[in-house]
Parts: sequence; structure tokens; C-alpha cells
Amino acid sequence: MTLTGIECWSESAQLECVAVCRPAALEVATEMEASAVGFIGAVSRQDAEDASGRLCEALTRFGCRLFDLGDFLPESARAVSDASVNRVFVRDTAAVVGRQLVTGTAAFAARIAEFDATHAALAELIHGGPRDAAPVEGTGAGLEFGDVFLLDEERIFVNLGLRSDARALQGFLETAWAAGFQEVGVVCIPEHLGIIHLDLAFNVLGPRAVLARTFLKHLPVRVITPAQAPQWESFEGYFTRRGRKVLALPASEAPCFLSNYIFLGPQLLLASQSAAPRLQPLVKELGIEVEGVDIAALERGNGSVRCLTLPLKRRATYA
Ligand SMILES: NC(=O)NCCC[C@H](N)C(=O)O
Repeated sequence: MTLTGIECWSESAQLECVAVCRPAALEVATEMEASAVGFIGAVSRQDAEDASGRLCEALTRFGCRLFDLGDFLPESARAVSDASVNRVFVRDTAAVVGRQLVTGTAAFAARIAEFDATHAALAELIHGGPRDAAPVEGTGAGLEFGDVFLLDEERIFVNLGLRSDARALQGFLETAWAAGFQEVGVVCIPEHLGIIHLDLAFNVLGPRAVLARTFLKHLPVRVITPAQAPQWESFEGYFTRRGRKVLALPASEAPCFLSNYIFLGPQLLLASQSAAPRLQPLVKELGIEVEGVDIAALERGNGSVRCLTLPLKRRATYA
């Protein structure tokens, strides 16, 4: 079976098809193992599987067609993938940008082989076998898609920090222009903050607002277009000039998963059960509803709902 018609132009249009990946066969048994793979703490296989089941159930209940990449792994990639506890965090590995699948390159050594395995599964799902999507690596530079947001049909917002770097951005810009986007805004989260991806500090709230941790207002945005010289804008100015209000994410102890949600439809987002009650009052004024799902066991991997889902198809318009 192959999937036809992949297409994504925003973060919040109706989510029609989404990829996830079932947890690996290995568990993370000790604090040292957790540290080796970028987890916050140990997690048993059973707890991870139960949480993954609840996530899949919630996505299906809200009408998404679900593809578990574990079902599409070619034989040659299966053993490595089964031993990769981070494989549940499919978001970082690739993205559908316009009508194109763009693959990333892991900057964290523990994830390099897992990215390759997941790319092989995506190729199987989308092309029915190996085929280069639009790899943006080339220079060995990192690009992980927890750092990339499709703001709308024209704009993409990217973080260069712990996991994504400027060399990879060059290749990504060419891909973005070829896909039809006209502007890429770039922010650089300082590495010493230890925030591995932008989606742990930021997310969109539909077409008229974004949610951002307050430190982001201090970081300038480099605005890049295909034809003009890059410009600097302030963080808040960048968004307000483009018709989006910046809502401050309430202070929260690390790890902070409040921003790590996914839009299921223009007025509905799915967050973890612990984040949902804190998000609901924030987004009420925008007419957005929040659904919660108990994935605390998977959050021990240092990611939440956005990291665990890879949108393959969103309805092209908000209508
Ligand atoms: N977008 C995300 O923030 N993804 C979470 C990835 C967590 C994983 N343990 C990692 O270190 O890459």
C-alpha cells in the first residue's frame, strides 16, 4: 500500500493523515540509559506501549487516518529501528513541506541510524520503495523538524540551535522555494538553554496567533526571501506584522511540554493530559478547544504530542 497526495501548507488546517511509530522493542531501564538516549528518565516498554495506544486512539477518534511507520520498515531497517527508543519521535525525522517529503539529518548521534530507518519506512509508505525524498543534508549538517513550523502557504519558521544548523538551512531554503514558499524566518535559541527543539518553546495557535516562551521575545528573527537581501526583525514585530498575536507561554518547570501539541483541525488541538488544562484558558479567546491524552510515559523521552506525530496530509485550506 502506498499513500498518495501528501500535502501540508500550515500547522493548523484539518489533519487528514498522520504518521506515528510504535515504541521500540527495548526499554529504557536506568537513569544512565536515559541520559544516553536523551530521555528524562526510565520508561518500561509496557508503559510506552500503553501511552502510544492512547495517542493512536485519540488521533483516530478525531478522524485522522493513521500510519504506523513500524508497519512499513523494510527488512534491512527493522533491527536498528526496533532498538531505537527515540523512533516514536517521528516529527524530527522529516516533514511534508507543500507537496514534498523533506528528510532531516539527526544532529544527535544516538538518532542518526534511527532517522535512516524511519526514512526507509516513509519511502515505503509514500513511494512503495526506496527513493530519495528531498534530503537536505549533504554536508553532514543537522536539520531536525522539531525546529521547523509551516506558518502558512507562504512562510516557514525555523530554529537553528542545538539540533539544526546554518549549513543545513542553505539546502532547506532551496527546497522551500522549490515547494512554493516565499519567506523563511529564522530564530536561534541559545544552546546553553538546553532546549533541543523549537517546538519545546513555541507553537502556532491557528492563523492569527502563536504561543511562545517569554525568552523568545529577546531573540531577533532573520527574514530570508528568495529575491531580497535578508532582513532582521524583532521576534514580536515579525509576528504582529504578519497578523499574528504573540501569546506568552506561562512559566513552567523544565521539561516544558505546554507548546508541544498538534492541531487536529482549525479549532481543535491535541495536547498531553498534563498540558491540556493549562492550555485551555489560554486559547479560549481564540475559540480553540483542547483535547488531552495521557502520554506521560512517552514524555519521559523528552518530547510530547507534536514530537510524536508527523502530519502527512492536511486539508489545503481552512474552509
Ligand atoms: N521535537 C522534539 O522536541 N522531539 C523530542 C525528541 C526527544 C529525543 N529524546 C531526542 O533527544 O531527540
